[in-house]
Amino acid sequence: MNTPASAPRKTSKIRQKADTPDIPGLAVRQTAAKLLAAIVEQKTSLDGLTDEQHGQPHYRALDSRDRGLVRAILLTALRYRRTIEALIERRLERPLPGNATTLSHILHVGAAQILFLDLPDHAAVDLAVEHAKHDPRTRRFANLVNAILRTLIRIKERALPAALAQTVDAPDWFVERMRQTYGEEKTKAILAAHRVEAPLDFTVKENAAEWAKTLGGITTPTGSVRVSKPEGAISTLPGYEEGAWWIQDAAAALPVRLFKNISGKSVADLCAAPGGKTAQLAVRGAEVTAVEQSANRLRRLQENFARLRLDASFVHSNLLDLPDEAGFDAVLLDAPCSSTGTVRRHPDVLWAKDVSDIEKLADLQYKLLQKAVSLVPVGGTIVFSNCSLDRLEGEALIDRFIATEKNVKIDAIEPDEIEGIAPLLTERGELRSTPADFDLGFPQLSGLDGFYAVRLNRTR
Ligand SMILES: C[S@@+](CC[C@H](N)C(=O)[O-])C[C@H]1O[C@@H](n2cnc3c(N)ncnc32)[C@H](O)[C@@H]1O
Repeated sequence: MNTPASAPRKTSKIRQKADTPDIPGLAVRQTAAKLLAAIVEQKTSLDGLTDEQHGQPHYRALDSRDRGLVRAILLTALRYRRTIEALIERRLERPLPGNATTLSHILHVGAAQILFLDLPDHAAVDLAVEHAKHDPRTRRFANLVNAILRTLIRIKERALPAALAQTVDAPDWFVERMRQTYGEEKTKAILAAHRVEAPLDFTVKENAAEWAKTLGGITTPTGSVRVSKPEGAISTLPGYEEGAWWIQDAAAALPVRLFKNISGKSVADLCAAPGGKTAQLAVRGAEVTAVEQSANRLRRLQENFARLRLDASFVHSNLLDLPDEAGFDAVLLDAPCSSTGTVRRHPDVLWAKDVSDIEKLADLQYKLLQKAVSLVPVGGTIVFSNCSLDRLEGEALIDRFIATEKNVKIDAIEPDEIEGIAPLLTERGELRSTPADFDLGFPQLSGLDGFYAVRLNRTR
């Protein structure tokens, strides 16, 4: 696995604790453990914690290489959390006490490096031991940390493949819900896909085949450009400056394509930022109104539109506050959701959310959809979508909505409407994708975000 360079070179600009020594590389491991605690204990999102402007202060104090290393450690520790846990637990004579969470995070950060990352094993152990010694909550366990991590180095070649085969890297609540919805086989395939980092998909304004060549990738069955691991920063890739493309998972590119002819029509994107779908609407010739309640995210959307040289009207508002008589020809509601479809890129999602979050989000989506319907005339189209794998935020939500509101009907997606979409359609013509879809031969080039989308027509 490629990771940022290991050699710890530079100390953090702010020290972790007054008594923390200047040991190269220690601040990175301490920050990784701190962020892991914030994700699994306080249910904070990894993206929020590692935001360049608003992220966790110790993280922001690191230089960019060290930040990259913290993210690599965390993505790995979360992607393989249960496998790491199983291998650590087997080395313990008795389970760690429930309040030994700091010790557990130090062990997970160390084990993630030893088991999965291309970093020197001895540095991972030494830094974990120093970390334990310099935290009063874990000082007395420094020898235990040393013993467990050294054992992992010794046994990993034999024990890791077995542990990966026996372990499911997801919390029980999620596995149970996936089994109920998708059955045993598909759930296995989804969980296997979650262990592979997602490829990078691009939506291009035109000439997908040409751009696939230029970017060194392929085109997906639905016409996105896909690259398994682009070289260098996104902003240095050909076409970035001129605004020829934007990053968007191939599944996320489908909801907008469900609108039939929108050229010259007024279309509102009601949950717009960062704007991948807004951009598609603009490229298809709609007069787009982009509604977004977060000022920061709206700013990002506007920056993206400037780079892409596209036009829209931007409205900073909670969509629930829009006047009902706004009168759009059509609306897209790409609603806030649990994001369980994006685990390949965001393995923190499963550890920072649970069923109660899904239930709350489904209720919010219901309210947002009520409002979305009120914004189009009778006969108008509403596309509802989100990146959740959970039925409660998809098929079941629409069942409940149609049965209760009685003002919309499903306008079924036809299998030949969009090239490559047929395998992703439900019996009643909704879009349902999962990371197990689009097996393109190589795991690094396969998969889709989990997405749900339905096209609705207002009937009264
Ligand atoms: C799933 S993201 C949308 C992604 C976007 N459609 C895209 O394709 O790039 C949901 C967005 O909706 C915004 N949002 C959530 N609730 C909202 C509301 N009540 N009114 C307006 N925007 C909202 C969030 O801030 C977030 O930016």
